[in-house]
Amino acid sequence: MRPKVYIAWRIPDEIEAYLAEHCSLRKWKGETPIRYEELKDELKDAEGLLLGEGRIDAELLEQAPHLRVVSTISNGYNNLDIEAMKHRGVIGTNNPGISNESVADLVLGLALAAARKIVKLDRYVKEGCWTRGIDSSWYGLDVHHSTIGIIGMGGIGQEVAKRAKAGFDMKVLYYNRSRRPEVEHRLGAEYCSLEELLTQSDFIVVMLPLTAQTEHLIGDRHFDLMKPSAVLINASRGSIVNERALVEALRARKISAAALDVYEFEPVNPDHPLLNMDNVITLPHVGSATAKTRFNMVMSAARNLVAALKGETPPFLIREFKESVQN
Ligand SMILES: NC(=O)C1=CN([C@@H]2O[C@H](COP(=O)(O)OP(=O)(O)OC[C@H]3O[C@@H](n4cnc5c(N)ncnc54)[C@H](O)[C@@H]3O)[C@@H](O)[C@H]2O)C=CC1
Ligand SMILES: O=C(O)C(=O)CO
Repeated sequence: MRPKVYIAWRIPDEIEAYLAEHCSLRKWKGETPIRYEELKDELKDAEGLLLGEGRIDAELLEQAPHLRVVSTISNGYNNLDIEAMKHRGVIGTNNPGISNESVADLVLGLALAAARKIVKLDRYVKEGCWTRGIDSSWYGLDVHHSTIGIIGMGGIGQEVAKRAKAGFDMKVLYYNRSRRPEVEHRLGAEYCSLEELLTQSDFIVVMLPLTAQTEHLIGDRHFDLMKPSAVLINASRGSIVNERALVEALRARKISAAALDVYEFEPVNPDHPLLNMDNVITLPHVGSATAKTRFNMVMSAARNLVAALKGETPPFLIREFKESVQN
C-alpha cells in the first residue's frame, strides 16, 4: 500500500505527478494558505505532510496519529516544534542551499533600493512630481566601496558576501557563532564582534536562523551602536529583530533606512507603523520567490518526503533528527 500524503501547499502538476507515483495523495484546494485548524482536521490518516508554511506543534501532532514525516518546502524550519516531533517519532526535512543565490540577489537588490531610494523615486515619477531635478535631500548613498556587515555567515550570508565583494567592491565584515577562516580566505570577509560590525557597517544584513538564541538578537542597544546613515536589511526571520525597537530607531533617526522581507508576524498587519515610513522598504517574504527556485524547493521537498516514507535517509533531513535516524 502506498503511504498516504497530505499536500498542504499549491504545487506544480509535474511535482504532484512525481508524488503520485509513490504515494496516495490528498491536497488542500483552498485559494488562501491552509489555516492551522484546517490542517489539524486534514491529518487524521496522513503518514506524510508536504508543508508550505504554518506551525507544527504538539497539539497538531495529537490529531495526526499516523504521521511519520513533515517535509517543509522552506529552508528555515523555526515553525516546526522539533521536540514535539521527536517525542511523537515524526521526522522533519527542509531544503538548505537551494534558494541561497536567489535570496542573496534580493538582499543586494534591497541594499540598492534603500540606498538609492528607488521605491520612493519611482513613486515620485509616477505621481507626476517630476517637474525639475530632485532636491539634494533625496540624494542616495553609495553602495560601492561601502561596508557591509553580515550577521550569520551561512549559505546565504556567503552568497551575499560574494556579490558585495565582487560586484560592488564592498568591505565585508561578518559576525557568526563560530569563526570561518575558509570563508574569510575565499571571500575576503573579516570576522568581528557583533558590536564592531554594528558600529562600522553602512549596510547591516541579518541572515541568521530564528532560534531561542537569535530571537530579538537585535534590540534597542544595538540600534544605539549603528551609524545614523546605516541601512538595516532583514531577509531571514522577522523575530530576530525587535520590531518595536526598529520602529523607534527609525523614528529617532538612529539609522537612515530599513529594507525588510520578513516580519515578526506574517502577513504583516496593514496598520503596522513600518508600513507608513517612506524610508522603509517592505516586501512580502519573497526572498526565494523566483519561478525556478520555488520549483526546485518544492521538488526537493517532494524527494525528501518520498525517501523518508520509503525508510531511506532523505537528502535533507533536518540536523536535529540526524542522530535519531543513524541510531
Ligand atoms: N526570506 C526568505 O525567503 C528566506 C529566508 N531564509 C532564512 O534565512 C536563514 C538563514 O539561511 P542559511 O544561510 O541557509 O542558513 P545557514 O544555516 O547556512 O546559516 C546560518 C548561519 O548562522 C549562524 N548562527 C546560527 N545561530 C547563531 C547565533 N546564535 N549567533 C551567531 N551566529 C549564528 C550559523 O553558524 C550559520 O553560519 C534561514 O534559517 C531562514 O530562516 C532562508 C531562505 C529564504
Ligand atoms: O526557505 C525559507 O526559509 C523561506 O523563508 C521561504 O523561502
